[in-house]
This record gives sequence, structure tokens and C-alpha cells, in this order.
Amino acid sequence: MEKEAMEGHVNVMLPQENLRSDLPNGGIVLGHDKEISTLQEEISALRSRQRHLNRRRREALGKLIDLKGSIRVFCRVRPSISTSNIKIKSPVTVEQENIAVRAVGIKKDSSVDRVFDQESTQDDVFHEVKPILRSALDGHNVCILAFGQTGTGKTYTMEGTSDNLGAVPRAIQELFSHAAQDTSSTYSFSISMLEVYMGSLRDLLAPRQQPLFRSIEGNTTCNLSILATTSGSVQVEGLTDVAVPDLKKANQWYCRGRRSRSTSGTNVNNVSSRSHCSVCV
Ligand SMILES: Nc1ncnc2c1ncn2[C@@H]1O[C@H](COP(=O)(O)OP(=O)(O)OP(=O)(O)O)[C@@H](O)[C@H]1O
Repeated sequence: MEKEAMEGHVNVMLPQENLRSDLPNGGIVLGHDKEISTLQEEISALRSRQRHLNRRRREALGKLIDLKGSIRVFCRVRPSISTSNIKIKSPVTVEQENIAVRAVGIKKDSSVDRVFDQESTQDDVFHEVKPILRSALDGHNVCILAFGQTGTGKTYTMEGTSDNLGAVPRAIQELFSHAAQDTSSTYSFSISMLEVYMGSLRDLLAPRQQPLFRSIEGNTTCNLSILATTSGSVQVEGLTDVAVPDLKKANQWYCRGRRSRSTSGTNVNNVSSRSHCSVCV
């Protein structure tokens, strides 16, 4: 059984004589010793190959990001919310990388990396987010930011609904699932959540102040400052940074942030692994 497991892992075919259990004079022990040392060599060779391939994959991903640009802009068009049965011609024309909006006789064209039309699904959006998560797991800082005026679908895209999850819960699941599969590295995650609203930053994970009235939610930290460190990275002063040991905990923190979020404004979430890799929404 043990042997089966080892063979399954490194895919090594052993000579038939090593498998015999009736060899005289300690033949079994000697045979297995040889077997173990062969397997150990195979394992260390495979590990070093895996390290080499990982390095090459990271380099390739880095080049891809350089080619595509480290900032990618997507545009998602929300389906029109009709209050009557009258069909109104959509003012928006969508192509793969272009979007044109016509209003009061004026046409405005914009080019972005990818346009998601009215029929686009949460899966379509998350498909574009996935490579960024790979980058985060490799130790790079990444940021996904939803921006738009009220009612344009930021919350829907980022949070989604319980039966149609958005980018953030999917990203958290994806990060933890990759980390669980990768037995060659150790990952540590922390999560912080920020809301940018009316020009100020709010830490959604900071302990609440006692509300004055039961019906009024206590305020969390407001007007946090964004600072640049001497190394050029950006940090938010006094931000609660919560270590997240597992997916369950990550979801708990995420839900806590969600509950405290106001109905309008941009949500910023931050999931980090190993060094400072982050996903902001
Ligand atoms: N792609 C979509 N498909 C279906 N419904 C959508 C989509 N995008 C947004 N909606 C719906 O449109 C409404 C407004 O969306 P949402 O609350 O996400 O906007 P928002 O940008 O977060 O607004 P606010 O800034 O006010 O919080 C919601 O009822 C949401 O379910």
C-alpha cells in the first residue's frame, strides 16, 4: 500500500526482484533500501525540475504581463433595467475591445482591453481575473478595482449574489484552492477591506464604534491616508490587516466587510499571500 502510494507519486517502475518478499538473509531489507534510495533520487530530481518549470512559468507570465500591459481595463455593460414593456434601443454598441455610447446626438468611442456586453456572465468576467490571481500567488502585488457611478453594477460584478458569485468570493476560493494544491510552497493570507466613498477611505474591518442608536450602524475608521513607502509601494495608514488561516475564515471576514458596506461607493478588498500580494476590489 505504502509502495503503491510512492509509485503513484513519482511514477517509477521497480525491478521485479525488489518486489519479492521471500528473499533469504535480509534480502528484503536490502532490496527495499535500494528501492527507497532510488525513489529519493527520483523525488529530488522531480522537485528540482518542478522548481525549474515554476521559474520558467513565472518568467513567461511576467513577459505576458509586460506585453499586455500591467494595467488592464475592462468595461462591463449592465443589462438595462426596464420598468415598462416598451423596448428602448440600447445607446451602447459593443465590440470585443471597443465600446461606443450614443446620447443626445453625441457618439463617444472608447477602447479597452476587453468589453463585456449585457449578456456577459460572472464566469466570463472571472475568466479574465484568473491570470491576475496566478500572479498574486507568485508574489506580485495585484489590484482589481471596480469603478463606476451608482447602480452600474460594481457590487454585482465584485460580490455577485449567493447563487451567482462575483469576482471577490471566486478569487478567494481560487487562491485557497491553488495554495492547497501546491505542496511545494507555504502560503500565508491576510485580508483587508476598504471602501472608497466620496473621496475618503473607510476600513470595513476596523472595530465598530458603539452606535448612538440601535438603528444606526457604528462608524468604522474613516479618512484613512494613502501613503507611498520609500520603496515605492503604496500603503494605507492604520489599515486593519487580518491574517486569514483558511478559506472559511477568509469568507467570514469577507462577509463581515460586505455587511458593513454602504449601498453606494466603490468597494476595496485586499487578499494577500506570502509576500505582499493583493487583490483589491
Ligand atoms: N450584469 C448584471 N446582470 C444582472 N443584473 C445586474 C448586473 N449588473 C448590475 N445588476 C443589477 O443592477 C442593480 C445595481 O447594481 P449594483 O448594486 O451592483 O450597482 P453599484 O454600482 O454597486 O451601485 P452603488 O454604487 O450604488 O453601490 C442591482 O439590482 C444588480 O443586481
